[in-house]
Amino acid sequence: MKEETLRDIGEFECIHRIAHDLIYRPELVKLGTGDDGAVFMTPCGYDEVISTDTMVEGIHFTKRTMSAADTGYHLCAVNFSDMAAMGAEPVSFVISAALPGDLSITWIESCYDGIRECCREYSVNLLGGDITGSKQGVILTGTIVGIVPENQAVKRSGAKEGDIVFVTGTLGDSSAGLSILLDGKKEEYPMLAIRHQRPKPQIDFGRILRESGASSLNDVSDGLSREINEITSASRVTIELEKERIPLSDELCRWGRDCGKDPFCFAINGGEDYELVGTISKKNWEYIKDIDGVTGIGHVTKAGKGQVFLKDKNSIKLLTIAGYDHFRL
Ligand SMILES: Nc1ncnc2c1ncn2[C@@H]1O[C@H](COP(=O)(O)OP(=O)(O)O)[C@@H](O)[C@H]1O
Ligand SMILES: Cc1ncc(C[n+]2csc(CCOP(=O)(O)OP(=O)(O)O)c2C)c(N)n1
Ligand SMILES: [Mg+2]
Repeated sequence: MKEETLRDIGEFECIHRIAHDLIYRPELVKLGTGDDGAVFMTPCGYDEVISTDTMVEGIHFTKRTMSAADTGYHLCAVNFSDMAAMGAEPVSFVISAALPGDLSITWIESCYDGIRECCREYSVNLLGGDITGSKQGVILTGTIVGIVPENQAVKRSGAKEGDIVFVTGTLGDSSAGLSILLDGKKEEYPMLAIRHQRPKPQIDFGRILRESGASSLNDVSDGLSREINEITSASRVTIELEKERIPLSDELCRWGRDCGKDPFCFAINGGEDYELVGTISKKNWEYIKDIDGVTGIGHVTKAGKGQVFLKDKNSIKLLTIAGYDHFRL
């Protein structure tokens, strides 16, 4: 039997099918979906942080690399990750969806199940959105509002000479996961595939790092080389990284051996890990250096024009930006 599509049920029935069970932090909502706008509150003593990220079919995902539920979960995770990178907590979310008329109802319902799963996990309210048709596949845009104690958002521009450079988690897993999904080898490397499909926004680390006095933070969406260069340019400093200290997972090293590629290439230039990279003074480093999942990978050598150097055994080279660029593929 032919699968039911959005064209069969129309725009308003589609909204009805997806817009339910959206509130996971009721104390901050005065009015949810259903009106021209939603009304929400910000607790006293907090600043609001806002950010937006889009997922485009064929660019960020395909039906081969992600299920519908993965796509929905991923949209939330990448948006919430920007809040983590500001040391903020995500609170209110809206989604604009451009959808082809021949999309199956099951796909969009499962996508919203993934969205609900992530919103529930991070206690984020989905306060509304917009739906339009698309002639170019699925396009989903999320806009997230977060909260952070007044004047404490962690910027990219605060790195200082002498600071330690750190990352959370392991790097390179997501881009390796993408190549595994495209190669059809998901069963042999399940962790890498999941790291690509369902990245975890590092909200708890964002808060801990802010409370511990991190001087700069960024999330790794476009690859370490690009993100670290964003910190050095914004802070006008020079950073030296030690290649061997960049944390790699065992599964990534195994994939590197199997496919004959240096696993550090995935870690340095692959994107979409959604881990945090940042800097912290030597004194404050003492508070975080023993936390599981935090690794020192280098230091800020001096004030400068924004260069990054990569030290590998006895050689030291300028690290050029080779991460993801939407217009230079
Ligand atoms: N279309 C746009 N209009 C205005 N500002 C934009 C636009 N696209 C990106 N920016 C701004 O440029 C900066 C870098 O964007 P981006 O690389 O997408 O950040 P991130 O990696 O955190 O998602 C952000 O501060 C963002 O708000
Ligand atoms: C099918 C497919 N091909 C390629 C990629 C790789 N890819 C697409 S976008 C991207 C970078 C991250 O997305 P972006 O929109 O730049 O995130 P932002 O920096 O705005 O958070 C990468 C590595 C992918 N995820 N899926
Ligand atoms: Mg972006």
